[in-house]
This record gives sequence, structure tokens and C-alpha cells, in this order.
Amino acid sequence: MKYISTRGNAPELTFEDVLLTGLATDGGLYVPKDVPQFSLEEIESWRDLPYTELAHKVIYPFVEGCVDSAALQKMLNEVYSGFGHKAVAPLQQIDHNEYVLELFHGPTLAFKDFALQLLGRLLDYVLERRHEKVVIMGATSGDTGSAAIEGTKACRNVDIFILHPHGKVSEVQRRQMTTVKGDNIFNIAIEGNFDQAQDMVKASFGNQQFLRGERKLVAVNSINWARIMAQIVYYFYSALNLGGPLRPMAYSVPTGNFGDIFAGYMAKKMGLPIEQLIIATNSNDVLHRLMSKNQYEVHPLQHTITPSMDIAVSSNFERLLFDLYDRDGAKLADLMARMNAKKDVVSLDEDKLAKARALFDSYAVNEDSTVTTMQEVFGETGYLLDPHTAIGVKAARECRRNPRIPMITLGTAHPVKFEDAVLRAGFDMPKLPHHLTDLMAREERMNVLPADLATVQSFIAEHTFKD
Ligand SMILES: Cc1ncc(COP(=O)(O)O)c(C=O)c1O
Ligand SMILES: N[C@@H](CCOP(=O)(O)O)C(=O)O
Repeated sequence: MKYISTRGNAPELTFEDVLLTGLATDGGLYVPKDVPQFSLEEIESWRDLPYTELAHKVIYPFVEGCVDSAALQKMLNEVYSGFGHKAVAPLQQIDHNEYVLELFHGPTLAFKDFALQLLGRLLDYVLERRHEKVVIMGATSGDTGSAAIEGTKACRNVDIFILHPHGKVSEVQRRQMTTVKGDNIFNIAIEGNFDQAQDMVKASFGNQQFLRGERKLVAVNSINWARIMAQIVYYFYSALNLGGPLRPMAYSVPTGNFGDIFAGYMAKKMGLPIEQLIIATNSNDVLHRLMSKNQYEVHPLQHTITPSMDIAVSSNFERLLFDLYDRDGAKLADLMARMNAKKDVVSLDEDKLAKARALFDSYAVNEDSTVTTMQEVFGETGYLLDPHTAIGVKAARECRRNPRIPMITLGTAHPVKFEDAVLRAGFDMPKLPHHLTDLMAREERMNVLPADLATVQSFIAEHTFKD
């Protein structure tokens, strides 16, 4: 499998090099040159596979040639046997033909564990073989950070630096990052917002001089293809559990960086019948405004009760645009330059917008409506949604086209991580799971830094080259 950049002007890479990269040298994102295709018969033959074996079927074509088949299966077995539910990604029914796919049974209680637990093992596998050490730099609005730290804390050849917006993640989220012990783990609380953190990460991939040519910079955000690859699996798993691929499914996906829903789009491209994909956003609704009005305009970031989705610029949307623009890298580079300039309102060509609308619906949910949905679903079923998932459920109910098709909302996190929303909706806080019961008493470690690239880069260099 070869990978190409969305901006058409960077070398083709193997999976191994893509894993060890963030952005392509032309500023684009890597995508597979050819998308693996599965027939309905082949997908149907996977119906009774446990999650780990299904994951191997879906993931192996992306890593073939770089990761040995048996080694991949071993990693997958290790990763998903550590999850707190034997089904790994169980479905919870909340109405007739309406489900929540629970993606929060991993160690950090959010969907990020599905990919980041695997990414840590893949890094170990590749770095041991290459005798290399790397520096991970990631930005988080709350969930990626702890999942990345948990996934890589045991990696011998990795120093990890996670930037989160100071005071703008929940207490549980912060503590899940700052209480993990390890000389190779660094939490940076930046005095700014998620987008500033993400911009600093992207700028650092563009110019890595601060690492003196001695270390590679590796991404743990969904700009790293390995993240998307592992997230595709649960679309297949949930569909197979509800009678797919013999009947189509619909998905509603709480969306920020467009990684999780892009994984759904990939599953569809790979052959899984998906009738509807709904982009569900909070009030940081740049994608909904683009889809509904054809106006791409980045508004100032709003701080909401769904902090993980407080993202103004949605990184992975570029991967979709690449396909919409017929994989024409030069055209995309021009479009991205206009979008990233954030000066004028940018519109897509009408035919491209039509393609996007044929693939996706979209809906934006404000805080009051998020809270009301949590209350409604609890009233109907006794099931407490996390607020991000509630956004997905609300969007699913508003946008659903065909009630005969199962509607699956991705349950992206556990409500215990989001006290503000749970209390505002009038519920008692659920208990932290066993492995986190003493979280609030654990000692925290983090450094508060200004949102200034040079300061952050010198902090990273200083702690990377400490001996
Ligand atoms: C709980 C939760 N829900 C939804 C999202 C949005 O996912 P994505 O950024 O892949 O669109 C995130 C963060 O990414 C998250 O942490
Ligand atoms: N919501 C994320 C933000 C980063 O998104 P990613 O999927 O690109 O890592 C978070 O919780 O950190």
C-alpha cells in the first residue's frame, strides 16, 4: 500500500513512513493511493468474527508489506482484550431501530483508545526495528491527549508532548493526562485554545529544526493515517451486528476534527453499505455552515459543555475535499490556501458541494438542545448519554431520512468525563470505573506555557535533549 499527499507535491510513502509522519512535506495529509475494496460476500463472511479478528481483516490491507500479519493480530488481541467490555464496541438500543455504539470502554473512556492503543504498539514495533527514537507532539481538546499518553507511555523510544488549552478541558480529562507517571510524558497547558495548539503542532511538522535533525516528529492526532485506519473497523463491526451488509446502515457522528466521520466515509468506500452519514456539530459549526450555506468561514472558537468538539478548523475535512476535487492535488492546494488564509468566505464549486451533500447531512446542536437531549433519552430509556453523544443523537433524530434503516450514533465518550454537562442536565455524576477511582487524589504534573510557538518548541527541545 502506498500513500499520497492531498496536495499532490510530496513523496509517496509506505505505511511505516506515514505512521512516523504528521503532515506531508507540501502541508497536505496522507491518504491511501488505492482504497481497499471488499465485496458484500466477503463482508458477509465476517459476520461472526470477534472484534479483534474483524479488525485484522479491515486493517491489514493498509499495513501490508510493513507489518507482519501475525504480529498485527497479536497487537490487536492485546489492545482490545484490555477494554472493559467483552464486545469491545457494544450497541445500546435507545429506540426502535435507533442505537448508540459505545466506543468508551477503553482505558481513557473515549473512542480515541481504539486507535491510540494500537498506534503505541505499532510505533514500538517499527521503532525497535529501526533503532530510532521519536518525539510525539499532539494537540488535544481533552480526549486525544490522555488516550495518546496511555497508548504510548510504555513505548521505550518515544517522548510525548501533549498540548491542551489551559482551563478548557474537563477536570477528569485533565487529570487523565496529568497524573500519568513517566519521565517521557509532558503535559503542556497552553494559554490559548485548541486551534492555537493544533496550529502549533502543524507548524512544528512544517519546520522541525528545533529537533536538530536528531529526532523525527510523530503525530498522534487524526492527521496521522493510522488513527483513521483503526477507527474504520467499528463501522464494519456495528453494521455486521445489525444485519449489514445485507441491509444498509445510517450513522450520526459527533464531529470536531472530522476524523471519526471520515473513517465512516472510508468504510463506505471500502464496500460497506452506508445510506446516510450525519455530521453532528456543536456551536463550533463551521462544517454545518459550509454544508448548508456553502460558506466556509472560521468563526472565533466557542467554549461549550462539549469541550472535545470545541474545534474551529476541522483538519480531516481536507481528506474529503481531496476526493471531492477528484484527487487533484494542485486544485486542493489552492483551495486550502484560501481556506487557511481565513480572510474571505470561501465557497466550494457547486458540483463539489452537490457531491458533498449527496454523501453527508449535517446539523448543529446548541448547549440547551444538548442538555434537553440528554434528559429526553434518559427519560425514555434510563440511559445517560455523554453530551457529545447527545449531539449525535439529536442530529440523528433531526436528519434521519429512512426510519426503516438502523440509525447508529457513535457514543464517543463516557458521561463521567463531563461533569458540567451532566450536572447541568440535572443528573448525579456516575462513578468513575474501577481503574480510575483514585483519579481525583493522584498527583498532577503539567507546565503552563503561553501560546507561543518558539516557547513551546524550546520546551520540547530542552526536555528531549536533557542528557
Ligand atoms: C468525545 C468526542 N466526541 C467527538 C469528537 C469529534 O471527533 P472528530 O474530531 O474525529 O471529529 C471528539 C474529538 O475528536 C471527542 O473527543
Ligand atoms: N477532540 C479531540 C481533538 C483532537 O482531535 P484528533 O481526533 O485529531 O486527535 C480531543 O479530544 O483531543
